[in-house]
Amino acid sequence: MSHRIPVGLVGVTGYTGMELARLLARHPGLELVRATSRSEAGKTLGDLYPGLGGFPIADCPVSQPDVDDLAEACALVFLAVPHGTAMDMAAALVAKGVKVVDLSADFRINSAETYAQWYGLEHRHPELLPDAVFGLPEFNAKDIVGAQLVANPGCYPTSAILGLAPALRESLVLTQGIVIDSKSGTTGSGRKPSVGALYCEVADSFRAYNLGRHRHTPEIEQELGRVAGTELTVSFNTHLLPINRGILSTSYCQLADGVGAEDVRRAYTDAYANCPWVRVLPEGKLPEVRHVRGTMFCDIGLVVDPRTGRLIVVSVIDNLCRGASGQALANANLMLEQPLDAGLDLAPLVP
Ligand SMILES: NC(=O)C1=CN([C@@H]2O[C@H](COP(=O)(O)OP(=O)(O)OC[C@H]3O[C@@H](n4cnc5c(N)ncnc54)[C@H](OP(=O)(O)O)[C@@H]3O)[C@@H](O)[C@H]2O)C=CC1
Ligand SMILES: CC(=O)N[C@@H](CCC(=O)OP(=O)(O)O)C(=O)O
Repeated sequence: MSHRIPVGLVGVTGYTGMELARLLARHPGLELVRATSRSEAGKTLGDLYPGLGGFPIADCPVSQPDVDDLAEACALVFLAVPHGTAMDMAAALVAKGVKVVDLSADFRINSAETYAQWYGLEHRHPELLPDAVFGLPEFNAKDIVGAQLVANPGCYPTSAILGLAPALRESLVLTQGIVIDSKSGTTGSGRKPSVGALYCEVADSFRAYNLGRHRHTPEIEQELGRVAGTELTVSFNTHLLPINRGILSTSYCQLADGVGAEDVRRAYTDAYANCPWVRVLPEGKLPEVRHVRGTMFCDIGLVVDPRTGRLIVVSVIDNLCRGASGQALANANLMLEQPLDAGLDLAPLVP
């Protein structure tokens, strides 16, 4: 009998599900005992992912999603399914006493009205929203430890919040006029087929999308507003990169009177002094997505532009690892009293 804690994963055929299977394959304290897919049930993980051949996880059967079965077998379940789908499963699992890390957006927004406005969906379990914890370990670790339901942050919000929080917390920048200009690799749009994600639509090109109306906007405003201690609005704009993984966000904000480059650098190095996954780069260095690929790192470059009085922050993450599955695993580690970095001590794959 295994001494490891049994966990389940709903949505193992999606990109974030695949990434979680990769990370769980090497986890010393958690064992994947249920992996679900409606389309591939009856196979094993080894059938789906030949790259897992030889790892014990390859023998894990793929089953139909069944909340009763998951609750009986698992101490914690990861929901790697589309928003709107996760909320009912999360509610049923929570009611049965199971811990849940939801990778979708269903429990990230505190207000059911705001969720309905941006997602075009009525929230069917608003009663769970007050107790759902926003799962950004650098800021919320204490609450995550005791949570039964963690809302895993969005990929773009992870890069934007880590990139801007120290400046806003110390009031080094104004809360008006913030612009967050983000670019994501194509795995960010998920594995379900769509014309816009076809190779010939993405390769050798670069395009903007959802300008001024991206659904991650309220999540970023909520969390940055909490840090700043006041409501704020941001211009959050997104672009699709012809790469598999990675997000690079360039954020622009107006410096408060009298704030200089040394103040900014000190705020960032102090804020992340005990956060080994956030690397504030030395002056003059700017981050690249390939330096964080397949890892939990968020690399941050800082530029103070005296001519315009702006702070420019460049933050990069891997959308699938830090922006989704790796962060979900970090949250599960906290909820299940595992070392925070268990299964996540990863170095990037370069080139
Ligand atoms: N891709 C990314 O970079 C990020 C994604 N996320 C979020 O994580 C979640 C998963 O994303 P991603 O992996 O990209 O999505 P995919 O579209 O790649 O995969 C979705 C998965 O969910 C399963 N699924 C779909 N509908 C249902 C349903 N009704 N009941 C049970 N299972 C279902 C699918 O399997 P099957 O159809 O076989 O059941 C599939 O395994 C989403 O909420 C997404 O927004 C968050 C951060 C980053
Ligand atoms: C490139 C791309 O299409 N990215 C997705 C965001 C990634 C995602 O899955 O969103 P959540 O983190 O909210 O789940 C988008 O823009 O909608």
